[in-house]
Amino acid sequence: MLDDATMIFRPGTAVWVEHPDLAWAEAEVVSSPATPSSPSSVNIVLSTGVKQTLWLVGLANSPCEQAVVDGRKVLPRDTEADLGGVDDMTKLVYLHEPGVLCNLARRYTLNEIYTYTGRILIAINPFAKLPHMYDMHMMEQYRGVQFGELSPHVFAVADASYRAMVSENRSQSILVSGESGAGKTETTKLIMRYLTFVGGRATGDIRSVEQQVLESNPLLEAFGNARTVRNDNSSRFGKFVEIQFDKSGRISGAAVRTYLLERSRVVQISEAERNYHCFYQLCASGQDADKYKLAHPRNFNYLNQSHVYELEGVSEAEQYLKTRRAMDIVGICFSDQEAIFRTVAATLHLGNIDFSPGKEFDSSVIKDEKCKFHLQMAADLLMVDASLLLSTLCYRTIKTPEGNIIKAVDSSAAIIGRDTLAKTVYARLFDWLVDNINKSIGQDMESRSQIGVLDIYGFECFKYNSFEQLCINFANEKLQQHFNKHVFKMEQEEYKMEEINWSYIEFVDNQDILDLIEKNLRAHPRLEKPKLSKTDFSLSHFAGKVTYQTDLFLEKNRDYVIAEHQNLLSSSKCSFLSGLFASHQDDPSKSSYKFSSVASRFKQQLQALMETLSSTEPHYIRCIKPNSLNHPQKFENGSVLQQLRSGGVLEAIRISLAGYPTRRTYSEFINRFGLLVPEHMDERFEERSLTQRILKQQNLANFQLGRTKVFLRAGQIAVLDSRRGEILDNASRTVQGHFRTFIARKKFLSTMKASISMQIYCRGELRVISLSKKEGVQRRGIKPTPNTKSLYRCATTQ
Ligand SMILES: Nc1ncnc2c1ncn2[C@@H]1O[C@H](COP(=O)(O)OP(=O)(O)OP(=O)(O)O)[C@@H](O)[C@H]1O
Repeated sequence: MLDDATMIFRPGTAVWVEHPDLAWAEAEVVSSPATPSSPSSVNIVLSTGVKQTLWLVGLANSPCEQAVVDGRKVLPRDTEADLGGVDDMTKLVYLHEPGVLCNLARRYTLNEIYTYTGRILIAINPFAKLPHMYDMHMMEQYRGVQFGELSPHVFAVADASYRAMVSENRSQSILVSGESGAGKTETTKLIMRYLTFVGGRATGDIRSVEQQVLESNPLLEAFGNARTVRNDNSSRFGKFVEIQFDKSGRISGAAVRTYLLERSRVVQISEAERNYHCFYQLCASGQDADKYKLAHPRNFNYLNQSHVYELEGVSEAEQYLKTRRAMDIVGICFSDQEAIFRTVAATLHLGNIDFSPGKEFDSSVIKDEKCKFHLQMAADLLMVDASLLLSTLCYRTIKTPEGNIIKAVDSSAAIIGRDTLAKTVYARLFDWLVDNINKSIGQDMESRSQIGVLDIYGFECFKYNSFEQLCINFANEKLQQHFNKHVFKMEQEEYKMEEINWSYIEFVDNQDILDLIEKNLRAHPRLEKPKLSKTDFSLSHFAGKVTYQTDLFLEKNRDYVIAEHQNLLSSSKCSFLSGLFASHQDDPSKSSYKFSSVASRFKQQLQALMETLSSTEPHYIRCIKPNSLNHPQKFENGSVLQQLRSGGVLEAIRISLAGYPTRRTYSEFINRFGLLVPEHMDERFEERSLTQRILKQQNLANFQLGRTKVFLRAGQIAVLDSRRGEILDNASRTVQGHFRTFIARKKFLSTMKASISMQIYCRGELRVISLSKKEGVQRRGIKPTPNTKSLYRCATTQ
């Protein structure tokens, strides 16, 4: 008897073959297994008919069209799959990597950017405006409709969470993840728009809670978003927005929590990137820019390190007005708004204060007149004493048991101090904005349930991975664990509903890597130390291996405020600014530095987030960036696959594969596989028992029969399909045989009929000619025609 693998690789079977460029390519099996000595190898031919490099068996990889490939890199392909794709991956006949990828690509071509994988929504960035997808009409359409009834959509997820919250009185969370530029922020905004649509009071008041919730977005974007090489409007912080609802399901409050703002961007930007949007907006603000002695961004060190000042299709002056309007709506008073922009302007002037070496060893002085102007401007705007600002930058106080020692610092240390001051001020400003948004919108202490929307950076793996990547990837591991637990639970729920045995499903847990990071373990199978580097280390994360460079770890982990900086800023005559630093006065630390660690703060924040999330019912949205050029209608298989892996979609599929990935209602199953038992199809069959009979007859075990569906283990559907293919092949051969016989017979009969008619005619004609000759007379009216003449010639020469 043939084994399962042989069945799948039957000659002529449609397959996917793993491919170095396309990830997976369509192919057909030519023969298999190639030799008894290598049963895992399969001879395939690519369906495209184009030569491609494949993973060959026993040969160097080279471009070819037909090849013997490793059987492990070949998977069955459904030739009957709908060209438009399916809206839920669980409907795929083959739930495997190439099946998922091909389905997404097919849908993306048709601008169907949303697809479900069970309850997970996959959203592929269209990189094109699709206004009809998000208008009022669309929101009306999704309102109150059962999840899964309409096409997949972000509104469907938002609606499902809202309805679950109202009906079950249970808090919900929507976790939006994906790599930079994948569309997380846009998706989050759409969710918030939908929730304010269903949960708003429709008062038309521009300062209503829901308007404030919505306007918090442009405000946070102005101060926390920047252009990066991957996204013109990249959020440089993580965000969890909690929208609170009252008993009647109306929005009654909201709270925003933010995570890990990228501080270094304030003072350092890479080529082709920009600083935070608010700097450029203020420079383009006209009167306000003049008031703060600002000019074109190229004049400021913190902005001119890259030469990108403008964003395509964006007017900074208009954006400035929008930010101001958002501040009004969110409830930031005019004087605070003035103080905020004064601080932003001061930061730019601060960045232009340069130093040169002083007369004394290891000392520094302000460089030139221009720098003096900027020093004065920065001091005026910060409302601090200019000489105190200068001495803060050029000197450091060292506390010793014998008393304070004031020490000059060299010019490079003064520049580092200046940048640290700018970063500290900006970070505090950002935190203030978040606090103020929260205060202004207000928390509803009476709120019974909330919907939290998490917009957080996805898994990162670059050429150079530093401390930020470790924090981000740690957060992703935490979220992945939460995700795995949830997907596992959902699987169990479906099995329970169908009353089938689920006890053996394996739970994929990543606790080991969390332990490795959290407990700082020295030896672990997931930890590697490259031989050539003393400072690097690699971690095998759930989404792949990442090598971290630790050179700047310590520095980046220090969450310090230099005491002198604090003294300076708390002495500001601007109550807004001194207020930002008020709680940090009187640092009892003996050193001039107050150390606290970014990692420990982040860990605490993450812990709080995980606690919140575990008290809610989660909904997942995985955003995918289809190509690195941000172009519409371009789908790069390799990169999408990588994101599906990092986003845990493939992990969810793996969990599903560990159980029963293929589920079919009994009637669907009989429709497809009834032909395997034609002898039973005539009777009045009972679907469930016929399904069981088919599976048993095909020697398949370990399947489960649920209440309404049959549950098959991974690979069983391929075996059934292969047998079905065989029967259909035989049947088609028989049909072809009969048809060919029929055609041949029909042809033969008609030829025979024609030749008989011809013979009759010829004989008649010949008879006429011979009679005419015999009689020696040509009867009138019976003249040999050209036809009869030639027939006669023909007949007489034969
Ligand atoms: N649903 C959508 N429809 C149209 N365009 C979209 C959609 N989602 C994203 N985009 C486009 O992609 C760009 C990047 O999206 P977004 O800023 O949401 O990415 P992100 O995942 O939040 O990135 P980052 O992590 O860098 O903040 C948007 O500015 C927008 O042009």
